Amino acid sequence: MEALDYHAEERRKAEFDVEEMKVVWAGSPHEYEMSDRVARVVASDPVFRKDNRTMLSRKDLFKDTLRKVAHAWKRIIELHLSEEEVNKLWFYVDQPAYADLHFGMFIPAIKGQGTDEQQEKWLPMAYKMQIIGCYAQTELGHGSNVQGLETTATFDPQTDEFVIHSPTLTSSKWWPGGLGKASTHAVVYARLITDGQDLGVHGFIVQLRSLDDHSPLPGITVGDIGMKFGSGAYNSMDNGVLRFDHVRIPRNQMLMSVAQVTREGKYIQSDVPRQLVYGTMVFIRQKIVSDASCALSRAVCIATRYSAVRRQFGSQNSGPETQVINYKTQQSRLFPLLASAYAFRFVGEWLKWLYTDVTQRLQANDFSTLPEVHACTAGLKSITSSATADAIEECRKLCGGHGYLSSSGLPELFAVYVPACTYEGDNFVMLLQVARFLMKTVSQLGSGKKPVGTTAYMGRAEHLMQCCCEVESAEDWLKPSVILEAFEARAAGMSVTCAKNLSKFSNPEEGFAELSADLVEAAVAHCQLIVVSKFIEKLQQDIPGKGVKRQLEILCNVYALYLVHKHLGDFISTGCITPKQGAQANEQLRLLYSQVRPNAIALVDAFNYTDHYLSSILGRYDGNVYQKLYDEAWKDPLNDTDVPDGYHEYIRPILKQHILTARL
Ligand SMILES: Cc1cc2nc3c(=O)[nH]c(=O)nc-3n(C[C@H](O)[C@H](O)[C@H](O)COP(=O)(O)OP(=O)(O)OC[C@H]3O[C@@H](n4cnc5c(N)ncnc54)[C@H](O)[C@@H]3O)c2cc1C
Repeated sequence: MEALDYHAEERRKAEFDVEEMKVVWAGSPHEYEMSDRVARVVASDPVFRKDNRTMLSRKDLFKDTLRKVAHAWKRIIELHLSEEEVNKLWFYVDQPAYADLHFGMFIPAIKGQGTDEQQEKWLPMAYKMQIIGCYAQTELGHGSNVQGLETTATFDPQTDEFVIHSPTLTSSKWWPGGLGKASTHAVVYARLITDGQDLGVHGFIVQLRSLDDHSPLPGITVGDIGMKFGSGAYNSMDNGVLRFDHVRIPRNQMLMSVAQVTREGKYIQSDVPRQLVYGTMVFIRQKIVSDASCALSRAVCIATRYSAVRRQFGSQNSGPETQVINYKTQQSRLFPLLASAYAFRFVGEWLKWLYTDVTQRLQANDFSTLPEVHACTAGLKSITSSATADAIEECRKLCGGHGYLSSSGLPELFAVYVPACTYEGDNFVMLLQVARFLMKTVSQLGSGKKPVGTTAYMGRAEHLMQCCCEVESAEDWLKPSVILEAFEARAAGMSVTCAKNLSKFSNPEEGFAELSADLVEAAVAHCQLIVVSKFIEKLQQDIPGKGVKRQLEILCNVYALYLVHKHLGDFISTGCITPKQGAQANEQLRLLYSQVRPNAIALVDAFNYTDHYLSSILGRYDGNVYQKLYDEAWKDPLNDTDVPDGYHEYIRPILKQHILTARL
C-alpha cells in the first residue's frame, strides 16, 4: 500500500526539478550522494534516536550523549568513513557533544598554532581520540576582550617548565565545551610571563585528567558550569569551569608556531607571521555561516510544511478552510526566511572557496587580503547567525500554538542555535570590528590605495552616492544590476556618512564609541551587500535542471527586496532610492511571493532532510501532523497514570477542604 502523503498535491505543483535542486543545495552530485547516504545511516540507527531527548534528566542526557559519541566513533571505524563522511555523520547525529570541540577547535588550534614537531606529537593521538581536547579561552571575567584574560603561564628556567595558575576568581576558565566532564587535555590561553615580563596571551597544551582513571590531575579543579537555556538542547554539552593551582607543564607544550620561549627563557617571534593563525579563524567562521544555513533551512522546512497542512478560516460552501500558507501575511513572514536559507547557503559556499584562497595566499607569504577577509568573515558570522536566531523564533510563531510544543522541534532548535550569536565572537563586537575596517578603508580612499575584494565597491563610493536608481516600474527591481547598485550605494553612503561624522571628533576613539550604533548599521549594510552579491554571482553560473535557475532567481529577488523593504529608511536616507521606488520594491516583492507559493514545499524538500534529522512532528515529510501529535502526547510520562503522582498529597486535600482556609 502506498504511504499516505498529505503534501502530494503540493509536490505536484512544483515547477522545477527537485532532484536537481537537491544537488544545488548540497553543492555537487558527490556531496549530495554522500550526504544522503550518511543521513540514512544515522536515521536508521536506534542509538541515534532523538525524540526522547527533552524528557531526559541532565545526567541521563549527558550519558546518552557519551553513548552516541562512542557509537558514532565505532561506526566511523567499522565503515571506514572518510573525513568528509565523518563530518557529515556528526552533523546528522545532531547532538552537541565534546567531540564537536575536540575536532572543531582543539585539533584546528594545534594545527594552526603548533610547530611541525608539536603537530607530529599531538595530532595523531588526537585524531585517534587517544586524548580528548577542548579549547579553554574564555574566563569568568573576560570573553570578548581576550587581552584581558588573567590566567598566567610563568616560565621557570630552573626546571624548563611553565607554571599555569589562576590568580583570581575571575580568571577561572568558564564556558569551554567538553571541558566539564569529558576532556583529558585543553588548549589553554594564558598570559605568558618570562623574566618578570608579561608578553600577552598565548596558547598552551595542558593535560587535565589522568589517562588511566580520568580523575583531575594535581592542582586542577574542574567541573561542569550547570544547566543552560532550554531543556535537552545544549545541555548535552559539558561546558566547564577550570582552575589551576601552580600546575607545571614542559616548555614544549606552549604552542610555538608564531612565538617561542627558549631554554634560557628568551622570547622570540618566529619567522612565521602571526597572521597565519587567521587561516584557522576563517575556517571556523565559514563553518558557522554554513551552520546558519542548516539551522535556518531546518526551521523553514518545518514552518513551510506545517503551514501547508494547517487550515484556519475561509471555508466557503462548507469546503475546506484556507491553508495558512495562502495568507499573504504568512507568506511575507515565511518566504523571506526561505530565501535567506538559500542566500546563506551560497555565501557559505563562497566562504569555503575564500578559505582555500586565503590558505594558498598565506602559504605564499601574501597577507594583502587578510584584513578584508577578516572583516568579511567576522561580519558574515554576525549577520547570518543573528538572522537565523530571529528566524527560528519567527518560524515557531508561524506554527501557532503547536510550534511551542517540544515535538515541533523548534524550541530545542532555538535553544541549541542561539548561543551562535555569542560564541566565536559576540555578534556586536564582530560588527564593530567590521566597522573599524570600513572606516579605515574610507579614510584611505584619497591616498590612492585601492580597496579589494568585498570592499572594491568603496573605490566607486563617490560615483555610487551621486547616481540615481534607474527603477521606473516595479518590474525594474528584478534586474540584478539595479539591486546590486542600490545595495552598494546604501553601504557606501552609510560608511562615508559615519566617516564624516567621526572626523568631527577630536579624539577618534571617543567618536567611535559615541557613533558605535550607527557604525554597526553601516557594517550590517556592507555584509548584506556581500550576501546579495554572492547570490547574484551564483546565478551567473551554469545551473542545470528544469526550472531550477528560475526558482533561484525568484528567491534571490525575494531576499534582496525583503532587505530593501526592511531597511527602507537606510536606502531612502542615503539618497540611493526614492520613497516611490521603495514602494515599487514592495509591490514587486508581493508579486514574487505568489511565484514562490506553488513551489514552497518542493523548495524545502530540496534540503533533503530526513524526518530523523528534522525531529519535528510539524515538519514530517508526509504531513501527517494531527495523528502523530495526538499519539505523541500519550507518550509523555505524565500520562503513565490517569491519577497523577501527588494527587493524594496535594490535590485531594484542597478538593476535600482538608486544608483549612481560615482567612476566607
Ligand atoms: C554555548 C557556548 C559555548 C561556548 N564555548 C566556548 C568554548 O568552547 N571555549 C571558550 O573559550 N569559550 C566558549 N564560550 C564563550 C564565548 O566565546 C564567549 O561567551 C563570547 O566570546 C562572548 O564573550 P563574553 O561572554 O565575554 O561577552 P561580553 O563581551 O561580556 O558581552 C556582553 C555584552 O557586552 C557587549 N560588548 C562587549 N564588548 C563590547 C564593546 N567593545 N563594545 C560594545 N559592546 C560590547 C556585547 O555585545 C554583549 O552585548 C562559549 C559560550 C557559549 C554561550
